[in-house]
Amino acid sequence: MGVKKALTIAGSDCGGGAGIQADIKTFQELEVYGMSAITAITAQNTLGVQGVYPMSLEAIEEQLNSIGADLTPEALKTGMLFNSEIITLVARKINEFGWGRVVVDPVMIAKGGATLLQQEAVEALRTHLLPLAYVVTPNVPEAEVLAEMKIESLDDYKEAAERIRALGPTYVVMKGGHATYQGDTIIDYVYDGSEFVAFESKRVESIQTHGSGCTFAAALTAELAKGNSVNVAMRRVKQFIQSAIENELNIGSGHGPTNHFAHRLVHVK
Ligand SMILES: Nc1ncnc2c1ncn2[C@@H]1O[C@H](COP(=O)(O)OP(=O)(O)O)[C@@H](O)[C@H]1O
Ligand SMILES: Cc1ncc(COP(=O)(O)OP(=O)(O)O)c(N)n1
Repeated sequence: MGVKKALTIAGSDCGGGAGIQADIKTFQELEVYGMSAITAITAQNTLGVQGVYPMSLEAIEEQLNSIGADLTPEALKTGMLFNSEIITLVARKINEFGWGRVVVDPVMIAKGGATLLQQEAVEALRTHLLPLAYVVTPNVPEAEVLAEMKIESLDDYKEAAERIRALGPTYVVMKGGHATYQGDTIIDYVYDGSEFVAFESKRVESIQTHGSGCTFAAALTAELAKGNSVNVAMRRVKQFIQSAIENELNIGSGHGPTNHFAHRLVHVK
């Protein structure tokens, strides 16, 4: 069997912690061949986002055409898509090439508060992209926007998952990083329309979590590219992200990036 290929359609983080850079590092660490189509360039570091420059639709389409003509991915993820025109284009190209195993990370706002998805684009995400998603991976604030409700308890969380799944994805992975009512554990839930499977881990007290959402979704995409089921993939994803947050790199003077090669230390132990 040949090496599996994964594609990320996302924004560039020049600081290397999130976006395309986090995705490609994660694909490589999980031994999947990584490819990218860049939707926007951001000027960004551990202190925040200093600039956002969306790519032209032509440039995005051309990247996807090059990949589609020669390098079919076994799985792909979307990250920062920024506006409704980019979302509509990406959805059209995914359909055109018949790409499956699509992981939609509904990136909206960076941890520092910068807008990575214009508000007018939320509807395009709900109506054009979510129906194509095999898995969608919202954090709590993103789930609130997609489900159009507040989430303050586990019951809300489950109701939101139900509403998001009704928009089309086969699986909803509800990330628990922002669910403060969970205390010192983090529980991510996988919902397939009939049951919720919980993936629990210890919350690490750290501000070095820049790019955790991108890294999480990229690890899931890599494991799906290998042909794993979502629940099998999630076990590996949780180990990967836990070690990436526990083993701090201490880079920059703000919210530092996660450590994409930390899983190697864990495997040697
Ligand atoms: N402090 C933490 N300790 C342990 N795991 C974490 C921590 N923060 C995030 N994670 C893991 O990373 C995943 C993605 O992080 P999260 O902050 O929820 O995403 P996002 O970056 O999209 O806001 C979480 O679902 C959880 O599994
Ligand atoms: C280019 C780009 N894409 C996505 C993000 C958001 O990444 P995320 O993993 O949610 O982490 P934080 O930035 O919120 O720490 C980004 N910042 N840049």
